[in-house]
Amino acid sequence: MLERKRILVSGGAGFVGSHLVDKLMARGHEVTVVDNYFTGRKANIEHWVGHPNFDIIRHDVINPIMVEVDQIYHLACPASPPHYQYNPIKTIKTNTMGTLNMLGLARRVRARLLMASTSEVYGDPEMHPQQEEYWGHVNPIGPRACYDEGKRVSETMCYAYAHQAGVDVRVARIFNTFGPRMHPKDGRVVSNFIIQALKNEPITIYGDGSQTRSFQYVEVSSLWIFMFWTYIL
Ligand SMILES: O=c1ccn([C@@H]2O[C@H](COP(=O)(O)OP(=O)(O)O[C@H]3OC[C@@H](O)[C@H](O)[C@H]3O)[C@@H](O)[C@H]2O)c(=O)[nH]1
Repeated sequence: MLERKRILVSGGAGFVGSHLVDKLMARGHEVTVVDNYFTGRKANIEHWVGHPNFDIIRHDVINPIMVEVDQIYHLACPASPPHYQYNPIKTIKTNTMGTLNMLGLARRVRARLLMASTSEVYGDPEMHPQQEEYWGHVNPIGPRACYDEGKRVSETMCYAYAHQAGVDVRVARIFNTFGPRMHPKDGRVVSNFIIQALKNEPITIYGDGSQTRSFQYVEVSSLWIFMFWTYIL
């Protein structure tokens, strides 16, 4: 087994976060989930409740938090367009104050931090597929700005903390995700299409249908969870 680490996962009750929690728990780490349950669900992580290596704190990252950890995975933020557009000011706060709080914590406790960024930092891109070197084509006052500009400044903050304060950071630009535990009302295209097909309803294609996306399947086998609990008990 790898060296055991104390790991904070913000947004750990969310769709992507909870799969990450499963992986970290299965590797034997001590995991603390911080989530305000805006889009995250307790059901996504309830299989770990009672495990000695597992903790949940109901907390909104726009407020500071103090915990002793070795690593931080900062995933807290609604990712689906209808969810992050529901309260754009809150989305901006999450991506500015929330990321600053996580980076401040990382600096204080000398933890490595990974920030979940997004393909939306490329905005409405003029090149396909997008290379990491591409700087994007973003409308700063468009309906997506709260999220895409929010994530862009989150990335900026990560690298400012890295260069100025020596914080060890990683940024992952995650594209359009789908998989088990996705909320049926997530509102993104894959779950919308699947649910419409299951209900025998018309498929809603926005615009002229010529848009393209890169999709990413997210899952940790539930076998891992079963095997680990069996080993512990
Ligand atoms: O029912 C639908 C839903 C969506 N769409 C279209 O399908 C495309 C994908 O839309 P989605 O709602 O799934 O989400 P987007 O790809 O725009 O953004 C999402 O995925 C990328 C992530 O980085 C972002 O966090 C997330 O916002 C868009 O062009 C949208 O207009 C439909 O045609 N019908």
